[in-house]
Amino acid sequence: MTDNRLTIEALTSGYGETDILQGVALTLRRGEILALMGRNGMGKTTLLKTVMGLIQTRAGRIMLDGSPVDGKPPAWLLAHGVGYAPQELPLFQDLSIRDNLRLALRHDRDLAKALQNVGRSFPFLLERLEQLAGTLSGGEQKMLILARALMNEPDLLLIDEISEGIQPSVVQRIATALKTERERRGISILVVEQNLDFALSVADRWAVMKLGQIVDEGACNAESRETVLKHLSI
Ligand SMILES: Nc1ncnc2c1ncn2[C@@H]1O[C@H](COP(=O)(O)OP(=O)(O)OP(=O)(O)O)[C@@H](O)[C@H]1O
Repeated sequence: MTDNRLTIEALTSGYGETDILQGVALTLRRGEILALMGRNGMGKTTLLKTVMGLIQTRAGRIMLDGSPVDGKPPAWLLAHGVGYAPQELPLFQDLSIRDNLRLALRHDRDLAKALQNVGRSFPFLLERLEQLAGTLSGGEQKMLILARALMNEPDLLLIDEISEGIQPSVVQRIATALKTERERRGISILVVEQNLDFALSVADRWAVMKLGQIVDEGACNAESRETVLKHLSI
């Protein structure tokens, strides 16, 4: 069996007549956290949406544990251990925290255990289960989005710019939650980020996307920040 939880080979996808992804190659090993960075509009969100089956693959392959999953619908991926925290706020603003979390589950009977799990990282959610999602602060909503993606205990988590617009202390809590999930369950995480410090603090490896292609990648170490910054500035 392959060590790669996710393998992306020569992937092309896009919108209408335009190919946004132009032959993306990327792997995510089991238990690894990979930070995918790049300037605005380079195709990072498009990549996550294509992996999630929300956008069709035009060429190339997406594999989970070595088996092709192109063409599988989002519900199939969610049922097979893939979690997704999208960039746009996907919460039901008029529903409570409890109901937003409950909607992530396939069976209500799993609710108590799942709440206990996400409560370990975000205890405030359990203390305020009846509060409407729309009345939470921006940072609290981001934590709810992440908690919702974790409800089914995915072993592959795709996260799109979770740190956008939130204060450093919340970013820190999210970083801790991700590292704890990885330590506890060996989960693989692909983090799309603009926040370089957050990304490099949680990830084992980084990759940079430019115009729909991965142009460079490496292990996170003392030189990563400078190397990635160079890519982001040109
Ligand atoms: N639904 C859509 N229809 C047409 N074009 C789209 C659509 N969604 C995104 N695009 C275009 O695809 C390109 C890549 O967008 P994408 O959101 O994947 O980039 P990104 O790297 O995630 O950017 P950001 O960091 O700003 O979120 C952009 O030029 C964008 O305008």
